[in-house]
Amino acid sequence: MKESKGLLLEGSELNTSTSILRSKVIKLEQKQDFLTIFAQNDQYKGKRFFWKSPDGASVFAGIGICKMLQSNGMEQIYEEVEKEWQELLDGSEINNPFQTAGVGPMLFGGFSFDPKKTRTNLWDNFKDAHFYLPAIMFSEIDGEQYVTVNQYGDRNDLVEVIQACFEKLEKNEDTSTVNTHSNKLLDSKEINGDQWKRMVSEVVQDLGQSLKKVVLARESRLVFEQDITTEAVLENLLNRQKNSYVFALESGKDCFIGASPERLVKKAGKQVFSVCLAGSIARGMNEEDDESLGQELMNDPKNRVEHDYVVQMIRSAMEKVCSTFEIPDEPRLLKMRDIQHLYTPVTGTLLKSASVLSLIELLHPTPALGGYPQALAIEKIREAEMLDRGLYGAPIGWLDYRGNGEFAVSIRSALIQKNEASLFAGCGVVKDSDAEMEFKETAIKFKPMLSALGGQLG
Ligand SMILES: C=C(O[C@H]1C=CC=C(C(=O)O)[C@@H]1O)C(=O)O
Ligand SMILES: [Mg+2]
Repeated sequence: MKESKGLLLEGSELNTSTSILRSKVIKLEQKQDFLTIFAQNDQYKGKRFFWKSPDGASVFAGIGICKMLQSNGMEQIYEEVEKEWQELLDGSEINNPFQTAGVGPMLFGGFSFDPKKTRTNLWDNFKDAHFYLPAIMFSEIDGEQYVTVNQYGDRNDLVEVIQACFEKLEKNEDTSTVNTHSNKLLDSKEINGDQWKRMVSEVVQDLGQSLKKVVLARESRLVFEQDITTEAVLENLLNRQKNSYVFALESGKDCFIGASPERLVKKAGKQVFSVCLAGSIARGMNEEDDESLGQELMNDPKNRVEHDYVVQMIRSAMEKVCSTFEIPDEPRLLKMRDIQHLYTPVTGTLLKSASVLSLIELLHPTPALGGYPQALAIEKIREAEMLDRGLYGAPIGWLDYRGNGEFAVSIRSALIQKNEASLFAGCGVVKDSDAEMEFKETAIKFKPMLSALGGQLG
């Protein structure tokens, strides 16, 4: 209780004649498990998010919504979020004694892959720019834990929320509040499977001097016996997909969730980090087999070409905004639980200050999700792909009030809708692509979510 009292806004802090943002931060003395906190607050279902970076250096759990920043189909989607966020921060009163990035008021959310693509009702619960400032946010940064409370205008209903939240923590009941009972898979459908293969073959024919690579994605729809709980899936993802971004963004009755190995961009002060990730092969049955598959991938011209387009594009983006940057000449292998990839890390120092959102605009979609060159590839996807990608394959992540932030590319993801889920997976189609092989590659990419949802053992 001591801690929760420190978070309450009192007296003059609450005497608000104008609508402004007030935020307060405390440090948690006793270490808490954020997934448990997330699960304990299921009365806020639809208004929660969760995030963990691959190295575990940042973990966030957001409970409740203080302010939404959401919009559909705008030309200037990144600028609009930037502007609204600045307006919200202007005149705000932020009581935060800590200098750490990711502590204090912060937006969490994501963008649609392509706001210009015709929408279906699959993504009705998500906007093209879908962000919010949480009412209460738990952040763990490099092992230290903090709580930020955000209050807008004279809304005082947070008092109860904070109290309830801390009471549950203090009761310290059973910490394994995540209910991981198995949920039976009743049905699984590959959407437009054969048409998808035909489309891949047709797009291969279109590749040539101008259009060199197009990433094509597909959907698989699953039906389970019972409603799927976000926390149970998160727990599986956290246990199984170790070096991934694990994310969940709830909205209404839906939840967009995943475990992505791919960083789009991280900004810490003037430092920027990105990743080129493209080119894939299965994991082996044993160590020897795995090693030989890895070597096969490293030496495969089709996959190297597929990877190289990503390197070329990110390199030219870095040239525009960085004073110095480093991109190794050769990719290396990144081994995930179900798949291995060609991977090239990117680090740079910004020439002058640039916002996280402007860096997203510069990069998204890289040829790992769009194609090469970018504009032609997006056009081709818009025209040929029989899928509403929604938030799949797009930037998802956070930006704080000091301009730091980190966004993953939301692959290996699913949209949960009560007892059903849509899984998404894509692959880089280049001139040497074979439709059947690409279909198999996307099937491997469904695996992490399929297994986390309980659609398959292991
Ligand atoms: C588009 C996806 O993966 C991308 C990232 C890594 C490897 C890829 C590939 O080898 O095709 C894709 O470009 C996905 O997982 O849905
Ligand atoms: Mg591929």
